[in-house]
Amino acid sequence: MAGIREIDKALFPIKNISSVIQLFKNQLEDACEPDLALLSIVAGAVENSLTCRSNAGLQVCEPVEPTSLPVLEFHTIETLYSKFHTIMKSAVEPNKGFKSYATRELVKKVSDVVWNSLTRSYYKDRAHLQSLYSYLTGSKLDCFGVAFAVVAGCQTLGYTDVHLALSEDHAWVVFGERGTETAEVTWHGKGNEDKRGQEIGKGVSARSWLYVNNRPVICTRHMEVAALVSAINPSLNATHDAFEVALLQQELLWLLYDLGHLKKYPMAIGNLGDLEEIAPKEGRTPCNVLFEEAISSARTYYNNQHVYPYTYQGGYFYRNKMYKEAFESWANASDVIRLYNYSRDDEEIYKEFLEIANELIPHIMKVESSGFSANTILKKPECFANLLRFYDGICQWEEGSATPVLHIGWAKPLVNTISKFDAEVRAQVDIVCGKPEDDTNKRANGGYYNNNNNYEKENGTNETDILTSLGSKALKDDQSTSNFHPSIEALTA
Ligand SMILES: CC1(C)CN=C(N2CCN(c3ncnc4sc(C(F)(F)C(F)(F)F)cc34)CC2)S1
Repeated sequence: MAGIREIDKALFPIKNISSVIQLFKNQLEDACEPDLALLSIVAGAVENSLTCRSNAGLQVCEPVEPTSLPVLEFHTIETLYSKFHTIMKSAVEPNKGFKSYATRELVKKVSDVVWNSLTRSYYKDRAHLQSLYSYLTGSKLDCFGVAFAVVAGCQTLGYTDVHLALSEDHAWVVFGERGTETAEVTWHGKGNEDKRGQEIGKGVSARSWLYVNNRPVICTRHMEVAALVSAINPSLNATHDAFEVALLQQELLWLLYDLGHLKKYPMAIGNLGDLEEIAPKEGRTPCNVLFEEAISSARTYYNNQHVYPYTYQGGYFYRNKMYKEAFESWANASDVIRLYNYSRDDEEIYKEFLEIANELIPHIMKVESSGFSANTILKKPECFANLLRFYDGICQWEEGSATPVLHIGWAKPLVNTISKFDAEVRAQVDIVCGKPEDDTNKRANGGYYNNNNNYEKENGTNETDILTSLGSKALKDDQSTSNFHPSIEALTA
C-alpha cells in the first residue's frame, strides 16, 4: 500500500461524522482500491471514543452537536497505520510489484502473525473487538476481526487476490489466480479446535448451515468495506446505543448502498433495514422494502440458501404486530434450513429458530387468543398453513442429521400453538402432494397447501418420523398423502 494519501490526510483532525463519511467516500470512489487498514482503524477509533467506558461518561453529559465526535488527530491514526505495516512486513515477504498470487502458506503465515500477536486469553464475545483499532491498541480481536485483519494484512503486503468470504456465522478467505482457493484463517464457536490453513469444509460440515451450502458472500474490496461498516457496533451497554455511532453506521451503509456495493450482501442490507426501522431517513427506501431487497439478493445470488434475510423480515413484522406476515417470513426461513443437516457448528441458527418457536410464536398466540380482535389470525387458514410449514422445516432439518434438533421442550409450545386453531380453520388447509399446478399458495376453494415441491435433501434421505422424539404417538403410517413430514401432517388430522 502506498500509505495515507494527502487528500485523506487533509480531512484530519476529524471532528464530526461528515468528515468520516468524506474519508470513506474518497476511499470508495477514487482510491485505486479502498485501504482496509486505514478505514478499519478510523472506524474503530470513532467507535471506541464513543462507546468504551473511559470517555463514554464524558460524552453523555456534555450537550454536543448530534454529529460531532471526540477529535481524532492524524498522528493517532498514522501511528497505528504504520504499526500495522511494520507487524506485517517484518513477518511476511511483501509481494514486490504486485506480481504474484497468494499461496496457502502465505495466507497461513499472515493468519499466524495476527493469531500469535493476540492477548493470551480474553472474553472473545465482547463488543468492540472487530476492528484493527482494537487489534493495534488492545491486541484483541473477535473471530470476524481476525479474518478481516488477515485480508487487510494481505492487502498491505500487496497480495490483492486475497478476499473475505462470509457465511451467516463464519468468515474465511479466498485467494489464487481464479480466486477459487479457500482457507480457514480464524476460529469458530466455543471449544472447537481452529482449522486455520485448511480448505473450507469438504466433508459433513459442507452440509451444515455454517458453510451455507457453498454459497458464501465472496467480497470485493468495496464489499470488505461494507463488512467492516456492518461490524461497527454502536452498543454502549446492554440497553443503550451511542446514537452518533449508529448514525455514522447508517450513513456509511447508505453511501455503500448508493454505490451499489450492498447488492450481493443480504446481511448488510438487513443491517441497514434495522437501523432505518429505528431512525427512518427522509426520502430513503423504507425498512420493509430493504428487508425485501435483502431476500431477493439472497434468492438471486445465493440460490436462496441464506436464512437471515427471512428472520430480519420476520423480526420486523413481529415488532410491528404484523403476525400473519411474520408467520410467512418464518415459514420461508424454515424452507431454507430444511435442506441442511444440523451440525454442532450450527448453534447460532438453532437458537434463532428456538426463540421463534418457543418465545415469539407462543407470545403471539397468547396475545391473539386473549384479545377480542375479530381479525384474529386464529381464524386464518393461511396462518395455520405457514405455521405447519415452519415446524415441518425444522423437523426435516433434523432428518438425516447426526445431531438431534428437537427435544420435548419444543413439543409443548408446538402442540399448544397448533391447538389454538379451531377444527374448521384447520380443515380449510389442504395438504396436497408435490408441486401445485399454479404457484400461488391459495387454492380456488379457499384451501391452502404447503407449496414446497422438494422435501428430499440432496443426499436423498427419506422422511423418518420425528414426533417420537417429541413423545407423541399420533403418527400416520408412511403412506402420507402430503410432502409434509408425517409427524406434522398428523397434527392436521
Ligand atoms: C436477523 C438477525 C438475527 C439480526 N441480525 C443478524 N445479524 C447481524 C449482522 N451479522 C452480519 N452482518 C453483516 N456481515 C456479517 S458477516 C458475519 C459472520 F459471517 F458471521 C462473521 F463474519 F463471522 F461474523 C455476520 C454478519 C450477522 C447476522 S441476523
